[in-house]
Amino acid sequence: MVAPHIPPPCNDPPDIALRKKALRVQCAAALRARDVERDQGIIHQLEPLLRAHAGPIACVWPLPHEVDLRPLCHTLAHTGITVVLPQTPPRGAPLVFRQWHPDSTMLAGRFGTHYPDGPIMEPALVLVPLLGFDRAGNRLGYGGGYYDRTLAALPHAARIGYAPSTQEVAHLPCGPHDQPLNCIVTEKEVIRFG
Ligand SMILES: Nc1nc2c(c(=O)[nH]1)N(C=O)[C@@H](CNc1ccc(C(=O)N[C@@H](CCC(=O)O)C(=O)O)cc1)CN2
Ligand SMILES: Nc1ncnc2c1ncn2[C@@H]1O[C@H](COP(=O)(O)OP(=O)(O)OP(=O)(O)O)[C@@H](O)[C@H]1O
Repeated sequence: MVAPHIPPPCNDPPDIALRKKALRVQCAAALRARDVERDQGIIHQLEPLLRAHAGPIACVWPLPHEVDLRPLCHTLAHTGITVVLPQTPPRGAPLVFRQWHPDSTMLAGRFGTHYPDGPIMEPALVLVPLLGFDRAGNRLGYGGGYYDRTLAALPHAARIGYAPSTQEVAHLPCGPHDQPLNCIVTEKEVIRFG
């Protein structure tokens, strides 16, 4: 007899996983179709929020089509703020953060990501790239669960999501491991939670 397939308890329930998958396709199309000229508005909204924080800030090195935070990395580093960037481990493990300087060597990592060759460092604030979001603060990523695992392992770190306003959807399904954000920043506004 063939044993019934029972999903491991750590995964999203199948209905939620399916709905997230469909929304990822929709959100990826919206991201590609956006006007990238407006992306710099996200950095303008982020800068004052980040200056109010002490400790290393985890930025994001962009994948193709994503919002490009590299100018923000440079601005932060030049104002004396420690910038760290994620290294993507095998699926199932949280992200590792490594210190970045404007002259850091960037190494090729998993899924087309890049990370600096600097020392490992824990961030006090994590910028979270959002493929999709809703007004309740639910987020959608590429489905690796990397940021959920990472934020669960850093309960005291501030977490700020960012995305173009085109990535807002009416309602995102919420899984058992989805981590709350302090706020979501778009080029238009800062949406605060809790
Ligand atoms: N710039 C950036 N870095 C990041 C993330 C991110 O979303 N953006 N991550 C956030 O967790 C982590 C990497 N996670 C990822 C997990 C899965 C895929 C992935 O499956 N990519 C597909 C293509 C996805 C698409 O373009 O629709 C692939 O490689 O086939 C990519 C990144 C850490 N670094
Ligand atoms: N802390 C965790 N422990 C165990 N499983 C987890 C954890 N966090 C997320 N997962 C699982 O990983 C899978 C992918 O998660 P999800 O769909 O939320 O990814 P995502 O948020 O879109 O991607 P990312 O976090 O990489 O941007 C889901 O099945 C989810 O339940």
